Amino acid sequence: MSRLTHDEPGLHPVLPDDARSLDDIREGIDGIDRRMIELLALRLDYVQRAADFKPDLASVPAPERVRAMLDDRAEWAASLGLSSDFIAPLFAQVSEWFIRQQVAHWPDRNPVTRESKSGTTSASGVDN
Ligand SMILES: C=C(O[C@@H]1C=C(C(=O)O)C=C[C@H]1O)C(=O)O
Repeated sequence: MSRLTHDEPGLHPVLPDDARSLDDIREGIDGIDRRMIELLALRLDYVQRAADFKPDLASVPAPERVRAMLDDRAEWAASLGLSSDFIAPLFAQVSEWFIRQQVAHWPDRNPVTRESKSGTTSASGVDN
C-alpha cells in the first residue's frame, strides 16, 4: 500500500502497486532519487542564506535547533512507517554536512548584510 500519492512533475506516474514491470519500479525509484537530490540542492540554498541572519560564526551550528529537527524527523518518519533508527542518523548526517557548508560559505555572505551587522564600510566602499 503506497503511503503518498505523487502527482509531482518529474516523478514516474505509475504508483508501486500499479507497476507492471521492473522498468516501472526503476523509473519510479530514479524519479524519486533525482527529486531528492534537487530538493537537497534547494535545501543548501536555504542553509547558506541562513548565514545572512546569524550575527556571528559561532551561531551557525545551532545545536538546539538540530536536536529539535532530529526529533521532528523521527516522528514524521514513524508516522509513515519508517524506522527512526534509519531516519535519525540519516538526518544527523545531512545536518552535519549542511552546517559545514554554511561555515564554509560564511566569508562569502551578502556584503550588505555584513555591513549592516558590523557597521563598517563595505568592500564596495559605500559607507553605512
Ligand atoms: C539552517 C540553519 O543553520 C544550520 C543548519 C541546519 C541544517 O542544515 O539542518 C540546522 C541548524 C543549523 O545548524 C538554522 O540555524 O536553522
